[in-house]
Amino acid sequence: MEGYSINAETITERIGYITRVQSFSACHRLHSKALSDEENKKVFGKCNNPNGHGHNYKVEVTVRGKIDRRTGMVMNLTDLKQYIEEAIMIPLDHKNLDKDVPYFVDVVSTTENLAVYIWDSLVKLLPPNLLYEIKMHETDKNIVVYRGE
Ligand SMILES: Nc1nc2c(c(=O)[nH]1)N=C([C@H](O)[C@H](O)COP(=O)(O)OP(=O)(O)OP(=O)(O)O)CN2
Ligand SMILES: [Zn+2]
Repeated sequence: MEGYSINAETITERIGYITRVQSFSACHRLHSKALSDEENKKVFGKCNNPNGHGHNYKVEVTVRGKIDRRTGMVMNLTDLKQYIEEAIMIPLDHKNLDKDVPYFVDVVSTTENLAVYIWDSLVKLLPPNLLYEIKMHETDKNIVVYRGE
């Protein structure tokens, strides 16, 4: 097209968002040590069942950053996959969250708190300022977003 040219040197910096999805299975019981047994039953209902229940969680991990001109990537998704393995799969998959994960001994294993746990684990592994969002699907209908605030 006349008068229209793309010069790689003059293109402004582009910001991209990339997401990797990971599923894992775990069981838990919603129970707060800050509440009485009666209050726990009232607040958490069937999710306070003493023997727990399970979920097939789906997590969407999104990173945000400059699209590197040389590589064309915000970051290599293969590296993100490795960080997810370390921060999510090894500690959480096929686990009883309340008994197997020390973090949840005193923290209620809601999906909000799981998202915070995953954020705190991933942010330590990823290059600085890249992690943007953790989106947790506890069920098809229950979805939680955490952005590190
Ligand atoms: N704010 C939150 N509320 C609830 C959480 C949570 O993590 N954060 N979690 C639960 C339970 O863990 C529970 O397992 C949710 O199950 P349920 O309500 O059965 O799930 P659905 O709504 O998808 O199922 P339907 O019965 O088909 O509607 C509860 N609250
Ligand atoms: Zn649950």
